[in-house]
Amino acid sequence: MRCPTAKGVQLVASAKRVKTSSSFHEVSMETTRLSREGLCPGFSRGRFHKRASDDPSGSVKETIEPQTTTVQKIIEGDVFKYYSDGEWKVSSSGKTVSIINPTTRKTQYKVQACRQEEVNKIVESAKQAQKSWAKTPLWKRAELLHKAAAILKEHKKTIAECLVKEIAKPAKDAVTEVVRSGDLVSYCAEEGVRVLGEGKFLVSDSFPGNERTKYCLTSKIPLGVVLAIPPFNYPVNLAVSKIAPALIAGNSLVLKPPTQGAVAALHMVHCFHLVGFPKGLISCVTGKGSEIGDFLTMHPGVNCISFTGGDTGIAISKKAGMIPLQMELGGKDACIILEDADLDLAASSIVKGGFSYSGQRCTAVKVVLVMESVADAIVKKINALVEKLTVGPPEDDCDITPVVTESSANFIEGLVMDAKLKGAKFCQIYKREGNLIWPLLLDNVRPDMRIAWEEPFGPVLPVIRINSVEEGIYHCNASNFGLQGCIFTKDINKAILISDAMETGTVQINSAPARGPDHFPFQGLKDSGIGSQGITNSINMMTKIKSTVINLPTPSYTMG
Ligand SMILES: NC(=O)C1=CN([C@@H]2O[C@H](COP(=O)(O)OP(=O)(O)OC[C@H]3O[C@@H](n4cnc5c(N)ncnc54)[C@H](OP(=O)(O)O)[C@@H]3O)[C@@H](O)[C@H]2O)C=CC1
Ligand SMILES: O=C(O)[C@H](O)COP(=O)(O)O
Repeated sequence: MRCPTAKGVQLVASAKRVKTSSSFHEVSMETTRLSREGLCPGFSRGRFHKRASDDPSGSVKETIEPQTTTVQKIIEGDVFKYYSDGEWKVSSSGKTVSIINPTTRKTQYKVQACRQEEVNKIVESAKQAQKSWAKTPLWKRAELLHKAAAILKEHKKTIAECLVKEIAKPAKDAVTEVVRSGDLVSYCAEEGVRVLGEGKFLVSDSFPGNERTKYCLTSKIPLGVVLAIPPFNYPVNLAVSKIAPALIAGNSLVLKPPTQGAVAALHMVHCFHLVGFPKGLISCVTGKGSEIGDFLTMHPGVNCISFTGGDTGIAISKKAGMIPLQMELGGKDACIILEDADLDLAASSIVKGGFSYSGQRCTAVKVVLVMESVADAIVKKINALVEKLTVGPPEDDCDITPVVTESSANFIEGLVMDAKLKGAKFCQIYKREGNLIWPLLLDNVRPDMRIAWEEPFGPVLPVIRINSVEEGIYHCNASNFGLQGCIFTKDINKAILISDAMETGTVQINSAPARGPDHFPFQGLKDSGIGSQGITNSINMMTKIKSTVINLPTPSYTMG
């Protein structure tokens, strides 16, 4: 079945209903790839919607809505719909936002530019849905998330194709992002039943002056409506890393995807839609962050914000009200190389860490601080590996692909030109075609150059030669960022001391910075963020402690 506006892929999903011993109905989606010729994202499918009822007992009353022949379209004409109250909708604004393909620099997709009234409706529905969702048994929430994970993985190719077109992510990495996201959702469901299944029990007589007359029981309760704002570089993975913890903890979730990556995110949301979560529990509002961002982040109905991105996060932190914030912002991750380092390992880690996805990762190696005595050797090794990097379109799975926007490419070029003017040594010829920038290592960078401090978010890596470890630590700590850092040395004692001295959320010893595995804590100091991510930390962050105190008329243990 072809979509009239076809430029892509269409999937057909058929649903089977299976009665299980637990009396819940399983929905098994079998997706069949029909056409790879167009980009039509409509999923023709049958499904059974299971809605949480408002039953005060809190159990999900399963309202089975067979829709065996329903064609659920997420596109109208050539514009993708937004998702509100369990339905795909066209904005009454009549306005759209174009998503520019970084490779072709032409409009690839269009999404709705949602209005403030539509945001109000979404937040109101999220508030209502959250009430019954919080009463849904934890094991049931986990079960639905496991289904979402499976459906997400089934749709990996469709979503990955959008990532290739919208953010020029190399084809293989795009698939990996979706699979990793499915794994994250499953792990979160598993972790949630453990973390949220436990509380504390305290007795009063451990505090001076108290008898054993009070028993305190604590549990974790949801916050309410969580607003998730991910960045362009992981529009799916950094969305589900917020969605899954929010949902397992009993919250509802409003997603504002990045403009570049919005369509991949809408497809991902559609996978959650297919699971049949209660109406309004998840929604997705599209539009430019600069236009609807403030309205969303300052909305009185929002009870928590989980944001990943750049300096915008600092502005949001200042404007948001008294609600919990999780902010993962920029980084200038330093790589300190000592004289005794395994230089082959260091060089390959630097190239992978600095140039994968063209350096557009907050955890990319963004400055190399190398001891002068081994600097020539490591630069030579890095250059040899840089030479092998393939440069070109993401469809060809090249290592270096066009950066996300023309303004980003211009910004990177500005840093390069500043370094040139101030005398940095160019290890390669600087080359740019459109948004495509060839990988570049800049040696002999000095602290007066912008590239020594600023985050290029592109395939340009500065090397600063240092004469002492202290000099390296000083440079690292003088940065306004404090996300991650790494040290290469064979001396583990020294590595630990340096790690303790580095003012960053994480230090990697003998490997490049990285967020994953996704259950590890992930946090930034200073301008790099507030709070900590990672599956367990995110679940905890999206809950609040509730205490119930049992007051006894007499101290316990007085009988008998
Ligand atoms: N620490 C981390 O984990 C990560 C940090 N980053 C950092 O993010 C930057 C690049 O990512 P990028 O996506 O461009 O970052 P931005 O901060 O520009 O955007 C991030 C998200 O915020 C939205 N947004 C923009 N303006 C507002 C606003 N006023 N209110 C609310 N939301 C808004 C964007 O939407 P829209 O696209 O519509 O503008 C997008 O969804 C780099 O500096 C990088 O270091 C990136 C990834 C991970
Ligand atoms: O936003 C980012 O860039 C990521 O959080 C980094 O994730 P990664 O280390 O898995 O690439």
